[in-house]
Amino acid sequence: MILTLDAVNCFYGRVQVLRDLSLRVAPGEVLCLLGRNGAGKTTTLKTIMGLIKPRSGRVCLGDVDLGGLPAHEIPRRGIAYVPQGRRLFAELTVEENLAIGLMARDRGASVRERVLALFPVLKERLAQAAGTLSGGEQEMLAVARALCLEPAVLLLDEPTEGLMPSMIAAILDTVRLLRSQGVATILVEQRVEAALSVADRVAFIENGTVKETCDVPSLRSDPTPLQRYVGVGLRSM
Ligand SMILES: Nc1ncnc2c1ncn2[C@@H]1O[C@H](COP(=O)(O)OP(=O)(O)OP(=O)(O)O)[C@@H](O)[C@H]1O
Repeated sequence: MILTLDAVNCFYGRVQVLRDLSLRVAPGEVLCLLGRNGAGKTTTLKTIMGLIKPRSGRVCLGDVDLGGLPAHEIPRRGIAYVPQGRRLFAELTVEENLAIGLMARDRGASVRERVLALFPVLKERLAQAAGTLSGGEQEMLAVARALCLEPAVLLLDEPTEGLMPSMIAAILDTVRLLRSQGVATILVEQRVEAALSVADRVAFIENGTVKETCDVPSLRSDPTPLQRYVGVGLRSM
C-alpha cells in the first residue's frame, strides 16, 4: 500500500512547522528525506505516526485516512517508527525489548525467529540489558523491535547517527533487504553518501515543505539540489 501525505500543515502551538507538505512512498521503495537542521524531517515522521495531528491535509495508507485514528492504532496498521535516539528500554533485556515489539501487533512466534535471523548479533545477547549494548547493537535492536510489527512501512530517523562504518553498512544492508521484501521505507539521514547509496528517491525539505523530489540517478548527474538544500556537493563525499 502506498503511504501518502497530501498538503499537510502542522503547528507547534502558534508556530507552523509543516506547510502543505506532500510526499508518497510505495512498497519496495526507499524515500530519503534530506534537509537542514530544523527543516521539519522529524516532524514529518511524527505526523505520520499520529503523534502530531495535522491542522489540515491528509495522511493516508492506501485508501485509509490515518488522521482519524488514535496514535496507538497506527503501528497496528503496519507502520513502524524507529525514532532518533532509539528509545529502547535500557534496563530491560534484548529479549524483553523484542517482546514489547511483538506485543504491539500479535503476529506469532515465527516473527521473532525471522527478525532474529536478520540480526545474529542480537541472538547472542538476548539476556543482556539493552542499555549495555554498543550504539550499533542498540540501533539493530531498535530496528529489530520495529520489524516485529511486520510493517508495510518503516520510518527511520537518523539510524546511522554516531555509528562506526561497519555498523552503518549493516544498517543500510538491512534497509536494502527490507526493500527487496517490499517494505516502503522513509529514511531521515544526515549522511548524504549513505542516503544516496540506499535511496530510490530523495525529497528535499526546507522550511516545512518538500521543495523538490529527485530520483537518485538524476541527482548523481546533477547534484544542484544537494548543494541548494543540504549545502554539500557530491565531490565532497
Ligand atoms: N515540541 C516542539 N515544540 C516546538 N517546536 C518544535 C518542537 N519540536 C520541533 N520543533 C521545531 O520544529 C521545527 C522542525 O523540527 P524537526 O525536528 O522536525 O526538524 P528536523 O528537520 O528533523 O531537524 P534535525 O535535522 O535538526 O533533527 C524546528 O524549528 C524545531 O525547533
